[in-house]
Amino acid sequence: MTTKLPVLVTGGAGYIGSHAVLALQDAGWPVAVIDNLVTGFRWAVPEGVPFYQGDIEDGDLLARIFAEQGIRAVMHFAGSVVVPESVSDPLKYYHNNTAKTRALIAAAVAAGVPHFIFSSTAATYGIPEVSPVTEDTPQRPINPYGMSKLMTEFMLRDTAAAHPMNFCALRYFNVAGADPQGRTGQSTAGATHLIKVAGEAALGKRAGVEVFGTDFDTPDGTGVRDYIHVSDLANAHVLALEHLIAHPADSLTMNCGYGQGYSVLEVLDAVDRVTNNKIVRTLSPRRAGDPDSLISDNRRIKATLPWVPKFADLDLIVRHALSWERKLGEIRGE
Ligand SMILES: NC(=O)c1ccc[n+]([C@@H]2O[C@H](COP(=O)([O-])OP(=O)(O)OC[C@H]3O[C@@H](n4cnc5c(N)ncnc54)[C@H](O)[C@@H]3O)[C@@H](O)[C@H]2O)c1
Ligand SMILES: O=c1ccn([C@@H]2O[C@H](COP(=O)(O)OP(=O)(O)O[C@H]3O[C@H](CO)[C@@H](O)[C@H](O)[C@H]3O)[C@@H](O)[C@H]2O)c(=O)[nH]1
Repeated sequence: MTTKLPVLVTGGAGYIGSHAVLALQDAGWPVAVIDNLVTGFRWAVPEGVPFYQGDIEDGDLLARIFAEQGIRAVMHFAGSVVVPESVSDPLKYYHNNTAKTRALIAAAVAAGVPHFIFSSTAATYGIPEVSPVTEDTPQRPINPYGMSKLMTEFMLRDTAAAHPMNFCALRYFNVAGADPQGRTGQSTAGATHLIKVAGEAALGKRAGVEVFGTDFDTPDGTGVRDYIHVSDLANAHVLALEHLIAHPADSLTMNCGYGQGYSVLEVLDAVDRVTNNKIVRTLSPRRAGDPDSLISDNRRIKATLPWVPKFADLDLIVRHALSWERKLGEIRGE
């Protein structure tokens, strides 16, 4: 049995971070959160979890949290996540994702924190020439968001080589769904992710869904992605942490996806199936920079961790996303 060490979750009031907090708490790990609430919500952090409202570049605050909570691991979710915004405002991304993460890593090294888990992304691969994508596929990001994350992977690699810290970089594919118990979910207003947008359309919060591109090199011409349930992803973080603790000399970089792709039309069909209704689809031109298909090769994570996904089912992902969307309407009084 792994000794359960206190964990600091950055961005723990956000979508994926709040699921990681629940996964850690459910498994009995002591957990604390730092979040500046730029896109996160205070209510997304469960009662009883120490919450520090602040910025990951604030070294004094981090030193205090590390000492007060006896932190031995960092799970780092805080960051800016909107790809088109990273194209129009690249320096925001190099600041919030890269420079501030450098400050966070420096604070962790100064405090002797031995383990670090990082939210990386399939966006670091850019438009890969192979499918499915292995971790050794060349990383050629096509936008500043992906580059800001790749630079963090490099910082972690070099830091782990020079200091007593090991790390795990998890490259997420398309994260979707919500906590099956309805405790948290994707809550950002104006979100652009397909399943979130389709859920809003299904509940009448939007007029319909635009299908961005019908001439991709895929079976039905629409973009294919590998959708992973956020709770399976959160559990992968807990297992990765156990691995880092058990193997202090090892660092890891792993894709997080199911290795199964669905087209935009297949996703919309799933939403229609689950709601027994039809959302309005508008066929639109491609969005700039969208690859045809992005599917993970997940053999490494499956070989390294005892990770057995519980929610690898598109209809279930959609069902959980819709349940949360309804609850969010109640929370916001919509
Ligand atoms: N959602 C996806 O499909 C996806 C895919 C790949 C990778 N990721 C990565 O996962 C992580 C979490 O993404 P998310 O979808 O939960 O986004 P999110 O916006 O819901 O969560 C980010 C959280 O970080 C906080 N934050 C941002 N900058 C901060 C700072 N400087 N200091 C303190 N807190 C700060 C925000 O308030 C928010 O609560 C991000 O690093 C993102 O790049 C997400
Ligand atoms: O209203 C919409 C939204 C999306 N799409 C399409 O749906 C697919 C998925 O798009 P989206 O949900 O926006 O995700 P991605 O653009 O694939 O990017 C996500 O997944 C990446 C990893 O695969 C992460 O790096 C990014 O942060 C995350 O936004 C793509 O083919 C889009 O063109 C539509 O057709 N209509």
